[in-house]
Amino acid sequence: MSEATERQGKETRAPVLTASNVVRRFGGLVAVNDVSFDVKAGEILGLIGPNGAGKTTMFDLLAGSLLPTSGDILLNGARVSGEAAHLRIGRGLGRTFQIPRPLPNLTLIENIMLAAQDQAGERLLANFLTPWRVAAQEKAARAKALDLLDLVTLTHLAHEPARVLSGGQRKLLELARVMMADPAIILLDEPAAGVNATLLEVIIDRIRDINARGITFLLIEHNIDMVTRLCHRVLVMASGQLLSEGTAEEVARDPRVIEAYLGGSA
Ligand SMILES: Nc1ncnc2c1ncn2[C@@H]1O[C@H](COP(=O)(O)OP(=O)(O)OP(=O)(O)O)[C@@H](O)[C@H]1O
Repeated sequence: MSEATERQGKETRAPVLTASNVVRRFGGLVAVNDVSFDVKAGEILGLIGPNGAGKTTMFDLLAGSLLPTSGDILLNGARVSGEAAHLRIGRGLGRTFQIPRPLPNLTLIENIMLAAQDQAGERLLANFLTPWRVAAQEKAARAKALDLLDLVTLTHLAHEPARVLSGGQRKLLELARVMMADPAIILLDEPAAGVNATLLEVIIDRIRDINARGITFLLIEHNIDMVTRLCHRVLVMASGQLLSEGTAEEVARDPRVIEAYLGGSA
């Protein structure tokens, strides 16, 4: 399939996540100013912009760690604007952080298993009434965690404490942790930040692989090379507003984008 045909196919798909006229104020500052966009099923969408453009605030609004001053967020067609972050995870939204903080003394496997949703073992009564089910679920969760560690190329460290990981390996562990909850869409916050060149190639490769399994991505990234290589489409924010939208090549040619980066309009 040609790149253009593939892109066209993605454009006709239903949105997984929608921001509709979203505004977020912090006192007198409008950090996100009337922003609307769709993230379509199966795409890798990039969100770029100069420092202070409002990208992280937009992520916080989409994930539910901040609530919008006005406007709507829709997840798989359901209005979730006022819903807490953990409920959005249950609806298929995963999020990684710019600086992942795994529990340092737990092993990689244990860190990933903590992310398993709805484990019967967490319900006290179930432990007494159906211990065999709890044991079976735990076994399944462990097997799934091992599969995910394999997916992110960290199998050899499965039983090591997370504190031994480099910054790039922490990003890979974070990806596996998010995958444990079977997300439909993953918001990635600066996956390339602080990662060495070799591990960056692994991360790019793993994101492509996970996307090929049908999982949608929205990523904030300052590394334009990574954005150009990975993203089917790119949104550019500056001063809280959506400035431009298109392929990485198209937005790079947009005079408003050039001005925002060079002129430091944010
Ligand atoms: N909790 C807050 N209280 C007050 N102002 C905030 C808060 N969070 C963000 N801001 C302000 O909102 C604006 C947008 O910040 P935001 O962190 O969303 O930008 P960004 O595009 O993610 O920047 P960067 O690329 O540097 O991470 C900035 O002016 C910032 O100072």
